[in-house]
Amino acid sequence: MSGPLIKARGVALSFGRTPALQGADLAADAGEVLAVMGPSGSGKTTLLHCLAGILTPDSGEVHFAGRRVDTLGETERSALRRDRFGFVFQFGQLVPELTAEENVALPLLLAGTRRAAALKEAGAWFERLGLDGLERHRSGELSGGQAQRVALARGLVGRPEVLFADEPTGSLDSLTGEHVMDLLVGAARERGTTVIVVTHEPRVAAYADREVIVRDGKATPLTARAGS
Ligand SMILES: Nc1ncnc2c1ncn2[C@@H]1O[C@H](COP(=O)(O)OP(=O)(O)OP(=O)(O)O)[C@@H](O)[C@H]1O
Repeated sequence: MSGPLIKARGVALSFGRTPALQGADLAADAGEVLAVMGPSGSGKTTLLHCLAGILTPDSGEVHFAGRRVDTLGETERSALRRDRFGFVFQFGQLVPELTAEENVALPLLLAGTRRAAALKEAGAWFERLGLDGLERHRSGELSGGQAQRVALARGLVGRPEVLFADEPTGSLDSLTGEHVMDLLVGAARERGTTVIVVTHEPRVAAYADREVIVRDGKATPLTARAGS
């Protein structure tokens, strides 16, 4: 496929009288790691949600893999999110009643994978993310950094084409945050996963190939990093 894997064109969305996005453009190629930065309230999360088919813009277009996303119905958008996208949020948002392993397996179970196979696949992530021995722990028994690594495994276990990460290190101290970013970007690059990461932190953005700044509901691309 030529052209970007995912893009927003002139996307606008208001919450009541609050304009969150006012004609935002953004595009990411397959395998690209993109950091979305900008002041608080500028529209970063809203833009991420429009790209991921969580929110439908009032106007403008969202395309993924050559297909319009914003005109799809809720059933098709939810299938797209389940089958092709992965998500990591600021506060892991693990299901507290489930074990860490079951949390990671969740996207596979929702997609119809049998329980034993889903748990096996999930289990493989524990060693690679330094979570060995924590498989049966519940989220209340994990540190912030551990919970965020479990959330990262859950975001990647379904082999998504795009991983959306909203402040994935926002609840972590800077060293733990860098470790999580290392793992996130390393795993994504290995698989050619596109990553769109919303962050306030320049140290997190430094892992990206490119940065986009959102201001007043509009996105401005910065030039590619030297050497990328
Ligand atoms: N569900 C909502 N209902 C009403 N207003 C909202 C809602 N979500 C966002 N907004 C408003 O839309 C604007 C953009 O919010 P958004 O969360 O996208 O910004 P952000 O750049 O991600 O902010 P932050 O960095 O603080 O997370 C803000 O003015 C916010 O108050």
